[in-house]
Amino acid sequence: MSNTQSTRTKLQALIQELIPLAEKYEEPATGAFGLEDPLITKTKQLLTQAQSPTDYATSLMVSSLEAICLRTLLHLNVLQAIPTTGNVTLADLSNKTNIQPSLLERLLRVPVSTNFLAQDPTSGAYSHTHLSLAFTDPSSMPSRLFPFIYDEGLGGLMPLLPQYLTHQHAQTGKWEEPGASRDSTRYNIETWHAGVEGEKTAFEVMEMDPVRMERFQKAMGIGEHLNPVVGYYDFSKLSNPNDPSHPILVDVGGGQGLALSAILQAHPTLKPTQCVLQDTHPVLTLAQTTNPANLPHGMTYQPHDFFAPQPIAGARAYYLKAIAHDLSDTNLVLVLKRIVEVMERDSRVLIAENVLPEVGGGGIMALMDLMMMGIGGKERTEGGFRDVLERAGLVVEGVHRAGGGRRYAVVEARLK
Ligand SMILES: C[S@@+](CC[C@H](N)C(=O)[O-])C[C@H]1O[C@@H](n2cnc3c(N)ncnc32)[C@H](O)[C@@H]1O
Repeated sequence: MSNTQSTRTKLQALIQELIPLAEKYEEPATGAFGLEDPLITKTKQLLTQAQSPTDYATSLMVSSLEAICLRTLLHLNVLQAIPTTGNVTLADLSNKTNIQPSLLERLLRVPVSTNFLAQDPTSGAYSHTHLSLAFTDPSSMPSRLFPFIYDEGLGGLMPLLPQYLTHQHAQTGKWEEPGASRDSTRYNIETWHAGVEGEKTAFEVMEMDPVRMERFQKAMGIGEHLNPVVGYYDFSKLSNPNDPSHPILVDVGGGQGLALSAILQAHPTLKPTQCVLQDTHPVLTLAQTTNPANLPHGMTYQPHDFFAPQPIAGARAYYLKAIAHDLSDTNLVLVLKRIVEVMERDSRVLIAENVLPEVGGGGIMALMDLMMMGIGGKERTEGGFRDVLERAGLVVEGVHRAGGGRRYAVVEARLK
Protein backbone atom coordinates (compact mmCIF):
# COMPACT_ATOMS: atom_id res chain seq x y z
CA MET A 1 0.00 0.00 0.00
CA SER A 2 1.34 3.47 -0.88
CA ASN A 3 1.73 6.06 1.84
CA THR A 4 -1.25 8.05 0.54
CA GLN A 5 -3.44 4.95 0.50
CA SER A 6 -2.44 3.97 4.01
CA THR A 7 -3.17 7.53 5.23
CA ARG A 8 -6.57 7.44 3.48
CA THR A 9 -7.41 4.15 5.20
CA LYS A 10 -6.43 5.60 8.59
CA LEU A 11 -8.43 8.78 7.92
CA GLN A 12 -11.53 6.79 6.92
CA ALA A 13 -11.23 4.65 10.06
CA LEU A 14 -10.95 7.77 12.23
CA ILE A 15 -13.97 9.36 10.53
CA GLN A 16 -16.00 6.20 11.22
CA GLU A 17 -15.02 6.47 14.88
CA LEU A 18 -16.16 10.10 14.93
CA ILE A 19 -19.77 9.36 14.05
CA PRO A 20 -20.78 7.56 17.28
CA LEU A 21 -18.79 10.12 19.28
CA ALA A 22 -20.71 12.95 17.61
CA GLU A 23 -23.97 11.19 18.56
CA LYS A 24 -22.89 11.09 22.22
CA TYR A 25 -21.40 14.61 22.24
CA GLU A 26 -22.36 16.69 25.29
CA GLU A 27 -22.19 20.48 25.38
CA PRO A 28 -19.31 21.15 27.84
CA ALA A 29 -20.36 22.60 31.19
CA THR A 30 -19.54 26.30 31.50
CA GLY A 31 -16.10 26.64 32.97
CA ALA A 32 -15.20 22.97 32.46
CA PHE A 33 -11.42 22.91 32.39
CA GLY A 34 -9.22 20.36 30.72
CA LEU A 35 -12.14 17.93 30.45
CA GLU A 36 -11.87 17.20 26.76
CA ASP A 37 -14.79 15.52 25.04
CA PRO A 38 -13.68 12.29 23.26
CA LEU A 39 -15.00 13.83 20.02
CA ILE A 40 -12.45 16.64 20.30
CA THR A 41 -9.61 14.21 21.10
CA LYS A 42 -10.51 12.08 18.08
CA THR A 43 -10.90 15.14 15.83
CA LYS A 44 -7.40 16.24 16.78
CA GLN A 45 -6.09 12.78 15.86
CA LEU A 46 -7.83 13.10 12.50
CA LEU A 47 -6.29 16.50 11.91
CA THR A 48 -2.79 15.32 12.89
CA GLN A 49 -3.14 12.34 10.56
CA ALA A 50 -4.20 14.56 7.65
CA GLN A 51 -1.54 17.24 8.19
CA SER A 52 1.86 17.23 6.56
CA PRO A 53 4.78 18.16 8.83
CA THR A 54 4.84 21.53 7.06
CA ASP A 55 1.11 22.04 7.71
CA TYR A 56 1.76 21.18 11.32
CA ALA A 57 4.65 23.66 11.62
CA THR A 58 2.47 26.32 10.01
CA SER A 59 -0.47 25.75 12.35
CA LEU A 60 1.90 25.77 15.32
CA MET A 61 3.25 29.17 14.34
CA VAL A 62 -0.22 30.51 13.64
CA SER A 63 -1.67 29.32 16.94
CA SER A 64 1.24 30.89 18.87
CA LEU A 65 0.53 34.12 17.05
CA GLU A 66 -3.19 33.75 17.63
CA ALA A 67 -2.59 33.83 21.40
CA ILE A 68 -0.60 37.06 20.99
CA CYS A 69 -3.27 38.64 18.78
CA LEU A 70 -6.08 37.58 21.09
CA ARG A 71 -4.32 39.01 24.14
CA THR A 72 -3.80 42.28 22.25
CA LEU A 73 -7.42 42.41 21.05
CA LEU A 74 -8.63 41.86 24.62
CA HIS A 75 -6.24 44.53 25.88
CA LEU A 76 -7.64 46.99 23.34
CA ASN A 77 -11.28 45.98 24.02
CA VAL A 78 -11.83 45.09 20.37
CA LEU A 79 -13.87 41.93 20.89
CA GLN A 80 -16.31 43.86 23.09
CA ALA A 81 -16.82 46.35 20.25
CA ILE A 82 -18.02 43.68 17.82
CA PRO A 83 -21.84 43.42 18.09
CA THR A 84 -23.15 40.26 19.73
CA THR A 85 -25.42 39.72 16.73
CA GLY A 86 -24.88 40.84 13.13
CA ASN A 87 -21.54 42.18 11.97
CA VAL A 88 -19.40 45.29 11.86
CA THR A 89 -17.27 46.79 9.11
CA LEU A 90 -13.62 47.58 9.65
CA ALA A 91 -14.36 51.32 9.41
CA ASP A 92 -17.10 51.13 12.06
CA LEU A 93 -14.96 49.00 14.32
CA SER A 94 -12.13 51.48 13.93
CA ASN A 95 -14.48 54.35 14.87
CA LYS A 96 -15.84 52.47 17.87
CA THR A 97 -12.43 51.52 19.22
CA ASN A 98 -10.42 54.52 18.07
CA ILE A 99 -7.83 52.14 16.61
CA GLN A 100 -6.16 52.67 13.24
CA PRO A 101 -8.00 50.51 10.64
CA SER A 102 -4.86 48.85 9.29
CA LEU A 103 -3.68 47.86 12.79
CA LEU A 104 -7.09 46.36 13.47
CA GLU A 105 -7.19 44.56 10.15
CA ARG A 106 -3.77 42.99 10.70
CA LEU A 107 -4.54 41.91 14.28
CA LEU A 108 -7.87 40.41 13.23
CA ARG A 109 -6.47 38.47 10.26
CA VAL A 110 -5.05 35.72 12.49
CA PRO A 111 -8.15 34.94 14.60
CA VAL A 112 -10.23 35.01 11.44
CA SER A 113 -7.85 32.48 9.82
CA THR A 114 -8.38 30.10 12.74
CA ASN A 115 -12.20 30.55 12.70
CA PHE A 116 -12.13 32.12 16.14
CA LEU A 117 -13.82 35.16 14.55
CA ALA A 118 -15.95 35.17 11.42
CA GLN A 119 -15.49 37.49 8.44
CA ASP A 120 -17.98 37.92 5.63
CA PRO A 121 -16.13 36.87 2.44
CA THR A 122 -17.85 39.58 0.37
CA SER A 123 -18.14 42.65 2.58
CA GLY A 124 -15.20 41.80 4.86
CA ALA A 125 -17.37 42.65 7.93
CA TYR A 126 -16.50 40.88 11.19
CA SER A 127 -18.84 38.91 13.43
CA HIS A 128 -18.57 36.76 16.53
CA THR A 129 -18.46 32.99 16.73
CA HIS A 130 -19.58 31.19 19.89
CA LEU A 131 -15.89 31.14 20.90
CA SER A 132 -15.13 34.84 20.52
CA LEU A 133 -18.47 35.79 22.09
CA ALA A 134 -17.49 34.04 25.32
CA PHE A 135 -14.48 36.37 25.62
CA THR A 136 -16.73 39.46 25.68
CA ASP A 137 -18.22 38.53 29.04
CA PRO A 138 -15.62 39.55 31.65
CA SER A 139 -17.00 37.04 34.14
CA SER A 140 -16.74 34.07 31.76
CA MET A 141 -14.07 31.45 32.41
CA PRO A 142 -12.19 32.09 29.13
CA SER A 143 -12.04 35.86 29.80
CA ARG A 144 -10.72 35.29 33.29
CA LEU A 145 -8.38 32.42 32.56
CA PHE A 146 -6.67 33.22 29.26
CA PRO A 147 -5.34 36.76 29.96
CA PHE A 148 -4.23 35.66 33.44
CA ILE A 149 -2.28 32.63 32.21
CA TYR A 150 -0.91 34.65 29.30
CA ASP A 151 0.26 37.56 31.47
CA GLU A 152 1.62 35.34 34.24
CA GLY A 153 3.88 33.25 32.05
CA LEU A 154 2.62 32.00 28.75
CA GLY A 155 3.15 35.24 26.87
CA GLY A 156 6.28 36.65 28.52
CA LEU A 157 8.26 34.06 30.46
CA MET A 158 7.73 30.74 28.69
CA PRO A 159 9.01 31.98 25.31
CA LEU A 160 12.29 32.71 27.15
CA LEU A 161 12.77 29.06 28.14
CA PRO A 162 15.47 28.27 25.54
CA GLN A 163 17.46 31.39 26.47
CA TYR A 164 17.00 30.72 30.18
CA LEU A 165 18.23 27.14 29.91
CA THR A 166 21.27 28.34 27.95
CA HIS A 167 21.96 30.99 30.61
CA GLN A 168 21.61 28.38 33.36
CA HIS A 169 23.89 25.98 31.48
CA ALA A 170 26.55 28.68 31.26
CA GLN A 171 26.40 29.04 35.06
CA THR A 172 25.96 25.45 36.21
CA GLY A 173 27.22 23.39 33.28
CA LYS A 174 23.93 21.43 33.40
CA TRP A 175 20.84 21.12 31.23
CA GLU A 176 18.25 20.75 33.95
CA GLU A 177 14.96 22.12 35.36
CA PRO A 178 15.26 25.78 36.43
CA GLY A 179 16.97 25.84 39.81
CA ALA A 180 17.39 22.06 40.01
CA SER A 181 20.81 22.33 41.64
CA ARG A 182 20.20 25.74 43.26
CA ASP A 183 17.38 27.31 45.28
CA SER A 184 14.65 27.21 42.64
CA THR A 185 12.56 29.86 44.40
CA ARG A 186 15.38 32.36 43.67
CA TYR A 187 16.84 30.81 40.51
CA ASN A 188 14.10 30.58 37.91
CA ILE A 189 12.90 32.26 34.73
CA GLU A 190 10.84 34.86 36.60
CA THR A 191 13.68 36.09 38.86
CA TRP A 192 16.21 36.00 36.01
CA HIS A 193 13.85 38.01 33.80
CA ALA A 194 13.30 40.55 36.60
CA GLY A 195 17.07 40.92 37.08
CA VAL A 196 16.98 39.67 40.69
CA GLU A 197 18.19 36.11 40.20
CA GLY A 198 19.51 34.61 43.41
CA GLU A 199 18.25 37.60 45.43
CA LYS A 200 14.44 37.45 45.48
CA THR A 201 11.82 34.72 45.10
CA ALA A 202 9.28 34.78 42.27
CA PHE A 203 6.58 35.82 44.77
CA GLU A 204 8.79 38.64 46.09
CA VAL A 205 9.14 39.82 42.48
CA MET A 206 5.36 39.87 42.27
CA GLU A 207 5.07 41.79 45.55
CA MET A 208 7.31 44.52 44.05
CA ASP A 209 4.35 45.34 41.80
CA PRO A 210 1.26 45.78 44.04
CA VAL A 211 -1.10 46.01 41.04
CA ARG A 212 0.13 42.67 39.72
CA MET A 213 0.03 41.13 43.20
CA GLU A 214 -3.60 42.17 43.66
CA ARG A 215 -4.53 40.91 40.17
CA PHE A 216 -2.81 37.59 40.90
CA GLN A 217 -4.54 37.16 44.24
CA LYS A 218 -7.92 38.01 42.69
CA ALA A 219 -7.27 35.53 39.92
CA MET A 220 -6.78 32.77 42.48
CA GLY A 221 -10.59 32.81 42.63
CA ILE A 222 -10.62 31.24 39.16
CA GLY A 223 -9.17 28.11 40.72
CA GLU A 224 -12.19 27.72 42.99
CA HIS A 225 -14.41 27.56 39.92
CA LEU A 226 -12.21 25.14 38.04
CA ASN A 227 -11.51 22.86 40.96
CA PRO A 228 -13.92 23.04 43.87
CA VAL A 229 -12.30 23.31 47.30
CA VAL A 230 -14.93 21.26 49.09
CA GLY A 231 -17.09 18.25 48.39
CA TYR A 232 -14.51 15.47 48.37
CA TYR A 233 -12.65 15.87 51.65
CA ASP A 234 -14.53 15.87 54.93
CA PHE A 235 -13.09 18.93 56.67
CA SER A 236 -15.75 18.64 59.39
CA LYS A 237 -13.75 15.81 60.97
CA LEU A 238 -11.17 18.44 62.00
CA SER A 239 -13.72 20.05 64.31
CA ASN A 240 -12.73 20.15 67.98
CA PRO A 241 -15.45 22.06 69.89
CA ASN A 242 -14.41 20.60 73.27
CA ASP A 243 -11.12 22.48 73.19
CA PRO A 244 -11.91 25.89 71.64
CA SER A 245 -8.33 27.08 72.06
CA HIS A 246 -7.00 24.21 69.93
CA PRO A 247 -6.11 25.29 66.37
CA ILE A 248 -7.91 23.12 63.86
CA LEU A 249 -7.01 24.47 60.46
CA VAL A 250 -3.92 26.43 59.37
CA ASP A 251 -4.06 27.58 55.74
CA VAL A 252 -0.34 27.85 54.90
CA GLY A 253 0.24 30.34 52.05
CA GLY A 254 -3.52 30.80 52.00
CA GLY A 255 -3.52 34.01 49.92
CA GLN A 256 -6.75 35.93 50.32
CA GLY A 257 -8.37 33.10 52.24
CA LEU A 258 -10.72 32.12 49.41
CA ALA A 259 -10.28 28.42 50.13
CA LEU A 260 -10.56 28.87 53.88
CA SER A 261 -13.76 30.81 53.37
CA ALA A 262 -15.24 28.05 51.18
CA ILE A 263 -14.28 25.42 53.77
CA LEU A 264 -15.85 27.37 56.65
CA GLN A 265 -19.04 28.00 54.70
CA ALA A 266 -19.43 24.34 53.78
CA HIS A 267 -18.59 23.08 57.28
CA PRO A 268 -20.38 25.26 59.86
CA THR A 269 -19.14 23.05 62.71
CA LEU A 270 -15.63 24.44 62.16
CA LYS A 271 -15.11 27.51 64.31
CA PRO A 272 -13.36 30.50 62.61
CA THR A 273 -11.67 31.27 65.94
CA GLN A 274 -9.76 27.99 65.56
CA CYS A 275 -8.56 28.80 62.04
CA VAL A 276 -5.43 30.62 60.92
CA LEU A 277 -4.67 32.22 57.57
CA GLN A 278 -0.93 32.46 56.92
CA ASP A 279 0.78 34.23 54.06
CA THR A 280 3.31 37.02 53.53
CA HIS A 281 2.70 40.38 55.17
CA PRO A 282 1.68 42.27 51.99
CA VAL A 283 -0.75 39.55 50.93
CA LEU A 284 -2.43 39.40 54.34
CA THR A 285 -2.67 43.19 54.47
CA LEU A 286 -4.46 43.04 51.12
CA ALA A 287 -6.71 40.22 52.36
CA GLN A 288 -7.70 42.23 55.41
CA THR A 289 -8.32 45.49 53.55
CA THR A 290 -10.29 44.06 50.64
CA ASN A 291 -11.58 40.82 52.26
CA PRO A 292 -12.65 39.37 48.88
CA ALA A 293 -13.27 36.01 50.49
CA ASN A 294 -15.67 37.59 52.97
CA LEU A 295 -13.82 35.86 55.76
CA PRO A 296 -15.67 35.61 59.05
CA HIS A 297 -14.61 37.54 62.15
CA GLY A 298 -12.55 35.78 64.72
CA MET A 299 -10.02 33.95 62.62
CA THR A 300 -6.35 34.76 62.89
CA TYR A 301 -4.33 36.43 60.14
CA GLN A 302 -0.72 35.50 60.70
CA PRO A 303 2.15 36.75 58.54
CA HIS A 304 4.45 33.77 58.16
CA ASP A 305 7.25 32.68 55.85
CA PHE A 306 6.60 29.00 55.24
CA PHE A 307 10.36 28.29 55.18
CA ALA A 308 10.59 29.56 58.79
CA PRO A 309 9.59 27.53 61.89
CA GLN A 310 5.80 27.00 61.93
CA PRO A 311 4.38 29.09 64.81
CA ILE A 312 1.13 27.09 65.25
CA ALA A 313 1.89 23.79 66.97
CA GLY A 314 -0.37 20.75 67.05
CA ALA A 315 -3.11 21.96 64.66
CA ARG A 316 -5.50 19.30 63.40
CA ALA A 317 -4.63 20.19 59.81
CA TYR A 318 -2.11 22.22 57.85
CA TYR A 319 -3.67 22.96 54.50
CA LEU A 320 -1.50 23.84 51.50
CA LYS A 321 -3.43 24.71 48.37
CA ALA A 322 -1.52 25.64 45.22
CA ILE A 323 1.68 25.84 47.28
CA ALA A 324 3.32 22.49 46.50
CA HIS A 325 3.29 23.20 42.78
CA ASP A 326 5.09 26.52 43.30
CA LEU A 327 8.05 24.64 44.78
CA SER A 328 10.77 22.21 43.70
CA ASP A 329 10.96 18.87 45.51
CA THR A 330 13.84 20.10 47.68
CA ASN A 331 11.97 23.26 48.71
CA LEU A 332 8.68 21.45 49.27
CA VAL A 333 10.46 19.02 51.60
CA LEU A 334 11.89 22.01 53.53
CA VAL A 335 8.43 23.60 53.86
CA LEU A 336 6.84 20.30 54.95
CA LYS A 337 9.60 19.67 57.50
CA ARG A 338 8.74 22.98 59.18
CA ILE A 339 5.22 21.64 59.66
CA VAL A 340 6.35 18.16 60.68
CA GLU A 341 8.40 19.74 63.50
CA VAL A 342 5.18 20.94 65.21
CA MET A 343 2.69 18.19 64.28
CA GLU A 344 1.05 15.89 66.78
CA ARG A 345 -0.07 12.31 66.11
CA ASP A 346 -3.58 13.47 65.11
CA SER A 347 -2.30 16.35 62.94
CA ARG A 348 -2.65 16.07 59.19
CA VAL A 349 -1.04 17.77 56.21
CA LEU A 350 -3.55 18.39 53.43
CA ILE A 351 -2.09 19.20 50.04
CA ALA A 352 -4.67 20.42 47.51
CA GLU A 353 -3.29 20.15 43.99
CA ASN A 354 -3.69 18.55 40.63
CA VAL A 355 -2.36 15.01 40.72
CA LEU A 356 -0.93 14.02 37.36
CA PRO A 357 -1.39 10.50 36.07
CA GLU A 358 1.84 8.47 35.96
CA VAL A 359 1.86 8.77 32.15
CA GLY A 360 0.61 11.70 30.06
CA GLY A 361 -1.95 14.01 31.61
CA GLY A 362 -3.11 16.07 28.65
CA GLY A 363 -2.35 19.56 27.37
CA ILE A 364 -3.69 21.64 30.21
CA MET A 365 -1.71 19.70 32.83
CA ALA A 366 1.42 20.06 30.69
CA LEU A 367 0.75 23.79 30.47
CA MET A 368 0.27 24.17 34.22
CA ASP A 369 3.44 22.18 34.87
CA LEU A 370 5.54 24.37 32.58
CA MET A 371 3.96 27.55 33.97
CA MET A 372 5.14 26.36 37.39
CA MET A 373 8.60 25.64 35.94
CA GLY A 374 8.79 29.37 35.21
CA ILE A 375 8.82 30.12 38.96
CA GLY A 376 10.81 27.04 40.00
CA GLY A 377 7.87 24.74 40.80
CA LYS A 378 6.25 21.68 39.25
CA GLU A 379 3.09 19.60 39.07
CA ARG A 380 3.38 16.10 40.53
CA THR A 381 2.05 12.59 40.14
CA GLU A 382 0.76 10.67 43.16
CA GLY A 383 4.16 8.95 43.24
CA GLY A 384 5.82 12.39 43.24
CA PHE A 385 3.74 13.50 46.25
CA ARG A 386 4.41 10.25 48.11
CA ASP A 387 8.13 10.73 47.55
CA VAL A 388 8.35 14.32 48.90
CA LEU A 389 6.04 13.54 51.81
CA GLU A 390 8.15 10.52 52.73
CA ARG A 391 11.34 12.63 52.58
CA ALA A 392 9.73 15.13 54.97
CA GLY A 393 8.82 12.41 57.49
CA LEU A 394 5.18 11.93 56.45
CA VAL A 395 3.12 9.12 55.05
CA VAL A 396 0.11 9.37 52.75
CA GLU A 397 -3.13 8.43 54.45
CA GLY A 398 -5.44 9.07 51.52
CA VAL A 399 -5.77 10.72 48.14
CA HIS A 400 -9.23 12.33 48.03
CA ARG A 401 -10.03 13.04 44.41
CA ALA A 402 -12.39 15.80 43.30
CA GLY A 403 -13.97 13.48 40.73
CA GLY A 404 -15.93 14.54 37.66
CA GLY A 405 -12.94 13.73 35.44
CA ARG A 406 -10.83 16.32 37.27
CA ARG A 407 -7.19 15.69 38.23
CA TYR A 408 -7.66 17.67 41.43
CA ALA A 409 -7.30 16.03 44.84
CA VAL A 410 -6.50 16.57 48.49
CA VAL A 411 -3.50 14.44 49.45
CA GLU A 412 -3.78 13.72 53.16
CA ALA A 413 -0.66 12.82 55.12
CA ARG A 414 0.24 12.07 58.74
CA LEU A 415 3.44 11.61 60.70
CA LYS A 416 5.28 8.39 59.88
C1 LIG B 1 -0.49 30.19 44.14
S1 LIG B 1 -0.81 31.15 45.53
C2 LIG B 1 -1.97 30.14 46.40
C3 LIG B 1 -2.80 30.93 47.37
C4 LIG B 1 -3.90 30.13 48.05
N1 LIG B 1 -3.39 28.99 48.78
C5 LIG B 1 -4.94 29.71 47.03
O1 LIG B 1 -4.97 28.54 46.65
O2 LIG B 1 -5.71 30.57 46.60
C6 LIG B 1 0.65 30.94 46.47
C7 LIG B 1 0.66 31.75 47.76
O3 LIG B 1 1.87 31.47 48.48
C8 LIG B 1 2.29 32.66 49.08
N2 LIG B 1 3.73 32.56 49.39
C9 LIG B 1 4.75 32.52 48.51
N3 LIG B 1 5.91 32.39 49.16
C10 LIG B 1 5.62 32.34 50.48
C11 LIG B 1 6.40 32.19 51.65
N4 LIG B 1 7.74 32.06 51.61
N5 LIG B 1 5.76 32.14 52.84
C12 LIG B 1 4.41 32.25 52.90
N6 LIG B 1 3.61 32.39 51.81
C13 LIG B 1 4.21 32.44 50.61
C14 LIG B 1 1.98 33.72 48.05
O4 LIG B 1 1.93 35.01 48.61
C15 LIG B 1 0.64 33.24 47.52
O5 LIG B 1 -0.43 33.80 48.21
